[in-house]
Amino acid sequence: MTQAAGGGLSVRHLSHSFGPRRALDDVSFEVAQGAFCALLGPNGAGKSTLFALLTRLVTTPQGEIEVAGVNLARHPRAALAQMGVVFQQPTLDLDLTVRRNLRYFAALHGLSGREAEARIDAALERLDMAERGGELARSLNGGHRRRTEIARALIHRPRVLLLDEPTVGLDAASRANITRHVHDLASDMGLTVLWATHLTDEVWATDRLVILHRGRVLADSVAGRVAGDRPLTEVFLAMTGAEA
Ligand SMILES: Nc1ncnc2c1ncn2[C@@H]1O[C@H](COP(=O)(O)OP(=O)(O)OP(=O)(O)O)[C@@H](O)[C@H]1O
Repeated sequence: MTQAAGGGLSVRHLSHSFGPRRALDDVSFEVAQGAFCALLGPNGAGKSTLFALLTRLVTTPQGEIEVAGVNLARHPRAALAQMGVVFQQPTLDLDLTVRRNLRYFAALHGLSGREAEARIDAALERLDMAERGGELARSLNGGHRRRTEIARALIHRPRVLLLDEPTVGLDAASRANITRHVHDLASDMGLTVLWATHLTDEVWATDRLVILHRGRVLADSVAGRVAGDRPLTEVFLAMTGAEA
């Protein structure tokens, strides 16, 4: 039985090419339920391609994905229902309030009325955004906009949360804050998290760490173990040859 069966995520022998370019080459890893897994890779490593496959924006005949025990290719709707996604590009409607953005998303999932409001309250509360529900998304800073998107991704109660470089463009304080919030979601709610990044300072020593480079998995372990007695940044740069 795979780890995904218990609410985790399983990726097995996944490959994908864009024409002659191999973006992912036999990628396999598993994330246990409630674990925070950092998917670390330099630009062009294949992180966005992997996210596109996980969310079915792109499909491939090579390999298998299981979300909370549900096979994505065979049961796409059921698998996607278990998944919350925060894409790299912001997707809030800036002319709506925070709460209206969330309500709209709840409606897409067939939720309305009291049930929707209760879930929106809970999601905003979790992200320390309870006071901001009435504000226009446009008036929020980048960090609060991202937190709104994370709250939105929780409304349908997914078991697996995917975030594709969610801190791009944020200042250091907002980055640290969001990184901590999402770690808390894993440890407090048992949410399985896959967090794509190219920034080693967002990875905690206790995190699961998958290092992706040129479409291949170079390391798959606990971050502290991958780093050993050296700073993770040094180990990552040595592995990938990326510029600091
Ligand atoms: N639509 C596409 N058509 C052709 N090649 C693509 C396409 N999307 C990605 N690639 C190529 O696939 C490889 C992996 O790209 P991908 O965007 O998945 O990497 P990434 O790790 O997300 O990098 P970044 O952080 O820059 O987004 C790269 O060589 C990229 O040029």
